[in-house]
Amino acid sequence: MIIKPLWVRLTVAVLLPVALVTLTLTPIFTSHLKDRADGTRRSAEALLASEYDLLLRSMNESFNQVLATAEYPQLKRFLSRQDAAPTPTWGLASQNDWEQLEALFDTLLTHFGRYTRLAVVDTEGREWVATSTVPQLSRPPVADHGATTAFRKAMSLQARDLYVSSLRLSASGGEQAPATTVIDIATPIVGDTGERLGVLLFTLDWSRLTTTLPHALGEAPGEALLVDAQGKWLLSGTEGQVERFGQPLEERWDDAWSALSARNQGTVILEDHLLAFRSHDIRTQHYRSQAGMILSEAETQPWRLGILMPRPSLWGLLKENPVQLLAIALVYLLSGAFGVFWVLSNYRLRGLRQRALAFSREARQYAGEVQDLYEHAPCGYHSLDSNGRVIKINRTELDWLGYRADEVIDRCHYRNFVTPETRAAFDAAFQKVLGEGQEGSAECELLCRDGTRLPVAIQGKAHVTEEGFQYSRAMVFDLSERKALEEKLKMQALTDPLTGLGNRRYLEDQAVMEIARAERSGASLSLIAIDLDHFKRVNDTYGHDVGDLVLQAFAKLARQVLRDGDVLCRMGGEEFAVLLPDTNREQALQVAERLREAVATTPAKVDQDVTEDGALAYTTSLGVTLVSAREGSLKPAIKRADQGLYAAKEAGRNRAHWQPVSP
Ligand SMILES: Nc1nc2c(ncn2[C@@H]2O[C@H](COP(=O)(O)OP(=O)(O)OP(=O)(O)O)[C@@H](O)[C@H]2O)c(=O)[nH]1
Repeated sequence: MIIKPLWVRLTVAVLLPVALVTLTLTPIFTSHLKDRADGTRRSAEALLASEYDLLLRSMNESFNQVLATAEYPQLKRFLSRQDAAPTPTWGLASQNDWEQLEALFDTLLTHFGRYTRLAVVDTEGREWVATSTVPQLSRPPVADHGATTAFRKAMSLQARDLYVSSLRLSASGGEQAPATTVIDIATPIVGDTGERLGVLLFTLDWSRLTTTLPHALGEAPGEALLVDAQGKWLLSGTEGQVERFGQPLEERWDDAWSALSARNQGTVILEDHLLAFRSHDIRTQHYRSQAGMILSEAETQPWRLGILMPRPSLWGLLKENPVQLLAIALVYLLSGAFGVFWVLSNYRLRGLRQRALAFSREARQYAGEVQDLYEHAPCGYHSLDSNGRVIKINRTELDWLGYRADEVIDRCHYRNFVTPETRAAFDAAFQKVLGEGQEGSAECELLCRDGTRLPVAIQGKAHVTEEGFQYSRAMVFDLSERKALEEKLKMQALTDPLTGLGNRRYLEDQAVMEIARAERSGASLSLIAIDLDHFKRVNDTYGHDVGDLVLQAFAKLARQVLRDGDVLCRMGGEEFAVLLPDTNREQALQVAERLREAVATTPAKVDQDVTEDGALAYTTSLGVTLVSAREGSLKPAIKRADQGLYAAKEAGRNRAHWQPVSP
């Protein structure tokens, strides 16, 4: 497993919960946002419908008011009188009609409040009755309409037809608003017989009309936009919009204009707004009015009405509810904090686990080493229960004994491995271990599977707890090397290095046993003292080395002549002795004679440069005696044998002499 750095894990631990929270919250907020968007769309479309209806109704009302006024009989009569006269007259009847018409127009102007001017124009373009919200206008005839577009267009229309001008800026009646937007509505006044009497002209205060629309009243959220076919801004009357009047929408909001100009109606989503729109052509869509035909400038129609609503955003949603925003921030914070906490605690736990693993590894290694040391120690280890049964034993000791662990553990009593000769020492030591001293040691011999015996030293110690004796532990040391060394040293101490024969001490040791045996059996025990004749001469003549060869040759020869049970040893120098068990006087003398003769007839082998034939003849003198069991030691017999030897020397050498035991 690749262990990543802590900072990487921390980053993942923060990002992962944050991503999970985001994944969880996203569908919720998306759904919420979609609901809100649908709501906004419905609101925009509802507002659009409301604006559209109100605008249409207001326009149609105005159209109907113009048409209804044009049908007013008194108006027709007044104009008929003016037309009938060759020159305009201002008689009493006309004056009366005029005043009534003025009163009527005043009433219309103030009652409806949406017009800035009402005027009656005769066929010559002369204005006869006029009422205006602009007080400085002069009384009739005040103006010549002959050249105005509205007059000319209306004069060309049939009864109940209308001319609607494009929107324009006009002087306002109010002091605070120096300019306002107006629209002229004109219709021909036709007499009862169908003759054309004049034109009725109403100037509609457009800005006043638009201020009654819902968006201007602040009844609904959103912004309304109204442009003509050229994309010129038509709304005015609210703050900041007079300046905008006539400006191209494209300059300010090109994507809105693109959407409006592409279709007659619909809903589009702009960058951060939603736009619901529809178009209206007053020339063709005036079915709710009494007008026959409506004439208007082609370039101004149709109007395009739109409602702009801010498009709901996620941030906007969150901002609406600070508690919700706080809760979400808290969820993110907690999830991130949880991730960090999880990583840090995991990191710490991993560290602890690694340390524990390292400890465990070390402990296992240490235990293995201890076990290895136990099993293969240079000494034996075993543990016994209170009955002396083996409950644990190491490989070294098993190898010594030649058994497998399963053959021994819980099956054998250790004392059965101890030789009967040394078992008592083992038992005594084990009892000490079981006793108050809790320690015991013994030198024993173990009986191995192959029958060999292994000398060992056992040092045992009790393992005692509060509950008392549990088991004994013992170290077992192999003493075979030490014993062999001791034996070797002992042998060296008893052996003559030149001839390999036993020395005087060896003879004395052997004599103790042989005397005891002879005493027990009653058999005779003889001793022969042997001395090489004129040995000094050999040394002096041929050298010390040749003398040694002669001594070794004698030892070899004597071994051949003597029985296995005879004890031949070198007493020192050129003196030897033989202890002859079960040998009486005659037999001893025969052995001495045989020995003497063998030496006399068997020269020692030496180098060719010593003697011509490589042989050196020599002789021996022997003193023979019996070893008396009564004497308790060999010393008296040695003394007697030496006396016999001296006698043989005295007698001429190369002979054996019997030396009897003194009575
Ligand atoms: N080469 C050799 N000579 C030894 C050894 N031990 C003793 N000798 C010699 O043996 C000789 C013994 O001489 P003596 O005691 O005078 O006796 P001998 O010459 O044998 O004369 P007799 O015993 O009277 O026949 C001495 O010269 C010793 O030096 C030995 O281990 N090696």
